[in-house]
Amino acid sequence: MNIALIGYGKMGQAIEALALAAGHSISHRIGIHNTDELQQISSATTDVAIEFTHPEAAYANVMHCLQQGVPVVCGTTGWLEQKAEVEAWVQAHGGAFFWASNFSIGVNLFFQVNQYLARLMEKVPGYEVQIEEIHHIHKKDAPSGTAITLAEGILQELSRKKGWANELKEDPETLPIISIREAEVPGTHSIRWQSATDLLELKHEAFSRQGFASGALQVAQWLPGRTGVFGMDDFLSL
Ligand SMILES: NC(=O)C1=CN([C@@H]2O[C@H](COP(=O)(O)OP(=O)(O)OC[C@H]3O[C@@H](n4cnc5c(N)ncnc54)[C@H](O)[C@@H]3O)[C@@H](O)[C@H]2O)C=CC1
Ligand SMILES: O=C(O)C1=N[C@H](C(=O)O)C[C@H](O)C1
Repeated sequence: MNIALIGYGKMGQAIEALALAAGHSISHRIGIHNTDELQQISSATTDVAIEFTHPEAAYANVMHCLQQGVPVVCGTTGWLEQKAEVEAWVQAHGGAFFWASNFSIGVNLFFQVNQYLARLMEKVPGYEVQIEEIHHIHKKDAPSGTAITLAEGILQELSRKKGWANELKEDPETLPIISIREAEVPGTHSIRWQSATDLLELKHEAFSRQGFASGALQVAQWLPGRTGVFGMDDFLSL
């Protein structure tokens, strides 16, 4: 396959290494210094685009590819409002758009366990819940996209919480997400359920970016030929 890498930073380069080792070609490598090259991406040059850039850049990058009939795998976090516009565009005009807050297979199993535990906790008052995410100091957005997905999973199941906030609040109806930025941590997420007598903790710790990159490449191999808006539950049939 010919793969366009939009965003050639930590993730773009990790995906490139895996893609070349798997026998794929890179049609374009686009970073902040050659954004003009985006205009050259078309279905003539590219079978699938993989977009890992910046919250402010993702919308335009993704829309260009979709308008050119190029399927897009996007992992950029922190642009949720505009993402909804992209999804509406695909529903109206066709194309293939895949987004995940986290492409690691382990994290997507963790999402399922998180939601299952929240469903049990709905029947057990007396446990307070909080999410903590720890990432490297270069990360642009907070809370992480993964932490937001975890919060959404809990909110779907737990009627005593009405929303989340990226701070510790006294309000018992708000689910706190604590964001910590530390050294070069690739991504650690914990959900803590605490009662007066005990603590129940779920934790996922990425050891490197390999899991994210491998998941994104697997999805890029799966997406061409499909039409619609997809996420990891579709890919993994969860
Ligand atoms: N969904 C997932 O599994 C994962 C998502 N991410 C997300 O992916 C994004 C990128 O992460 P990293 O690669 O670690 O960041 P990075 O900062 O290492 O790389 C971002 C790259 O995007 C480029 N860029 C910025 N604006 C651009 C534009 N307008 N057009 C083209 N390129 C542009 C920069 O030059 C840079 O090379 C972040 O939003 C991060 O949260 C990161 C890891 C996993
Ligand atoms: O910026 C990162 O590095 C990561 N971003 C994603 C997120 O916001 O959840 C996924 C992963 O945790 C790494």
